[in-house]
Amino acid sequence: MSSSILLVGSGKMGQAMLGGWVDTFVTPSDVVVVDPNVENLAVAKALGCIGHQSPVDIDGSFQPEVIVLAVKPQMMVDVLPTFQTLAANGALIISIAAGTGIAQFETAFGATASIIRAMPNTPAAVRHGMIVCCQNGHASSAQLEICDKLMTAIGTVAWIDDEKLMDAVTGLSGSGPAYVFHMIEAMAAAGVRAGLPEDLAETLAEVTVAGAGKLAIASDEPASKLRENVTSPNGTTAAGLAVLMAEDGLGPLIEKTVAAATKRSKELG
Ligand SMILES: NC(=O)C1=CN([C@@H]2O[C@H](COP(=O)(O)OP(=O)(O)OC[C@H]3O[C@@H](n4cnc5c(N)ncnc54)[C@H](O)[C@@H]3O)[C@@H](O)[C@H]2O)C=CC1
Ligand SMILES: O=C(O)[C@@H]1CCC=N1
Repeated sequence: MSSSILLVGSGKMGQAMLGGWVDTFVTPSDVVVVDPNVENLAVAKALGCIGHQSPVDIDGSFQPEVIVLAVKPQMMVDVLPTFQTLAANGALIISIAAGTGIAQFETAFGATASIIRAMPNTPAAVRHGMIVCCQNGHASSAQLEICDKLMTAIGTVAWIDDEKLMDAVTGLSGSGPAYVFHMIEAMAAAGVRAGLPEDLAETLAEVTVAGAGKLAIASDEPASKLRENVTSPNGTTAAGLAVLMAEDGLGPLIEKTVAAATKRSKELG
């Protein structure tokens, strides 16, 4: 890829995206990474990217085509002004920050700046992320294509028109891996309580969740049908599901979980 990328923030999500990009079509030396955290910056440098602790250290001739903002939402107010000059050549701005609305970036970079708000998730680190993107209408078709290519390198991409949906996206797929990891933790702990050795219980929980996810994606059947396929009449699964699908079971709990995360995303905005 000939595009030059400026990645602002090389933390958990920044590193996850960077790994996918350089594994696929992005030349590491085309990426400049800014992060004051020396350890996180070292991860980017180890991949072959150019790293700086501050934007003032960036070579004056560097003109990024894409600026990816991967810092905490609470930091945006302080961080954005320091990148205004680097964005002045019409760079595409992509923010992955939860809650932070496109309007905040238009305020910082100009009302006609090309802004994309994207919500990835950490499975991007193994190129199985879910990334939902939403744009402000000023990005050119070439810029939309660059964003789509960058995000496709780290997972499955969906575009939405209504920015208001980004909070629910964040509550479902952005935060979702944590819910699934907790499910793995809970299943493994339950296996141990049922008498399994810890290592075996962890493997069973991880492989079962990963396998069910793969089957759900590969199959044309809805998840409800795949669930029924596991469930023999009066068998073990029916006994387990009677607990999980009870009135106060997983459904209402997940509904409350996603609603709480969605609400928090709105608050961060
Ligand atoms: N962790 C996740 O699963 C997801 C996170 N996000 C979003 O990604 C963003 C980053 O989150 P994480 O990677 O989890 O956080 P993190 O704390 O791991 O990474 C943030 C990085 O920003 C760096 N940073 C702080 N001030 C900076 C500055 N002035 N200039 C450049 N870098 C600076 C920090 O040193 C750190 O390395 C957040 O806005 C979050 O909402 C979005 C989707 C998923
Ligand atoms: O917890 C957070 O706020 C971020 C956004 C989505 C996942 N992690």
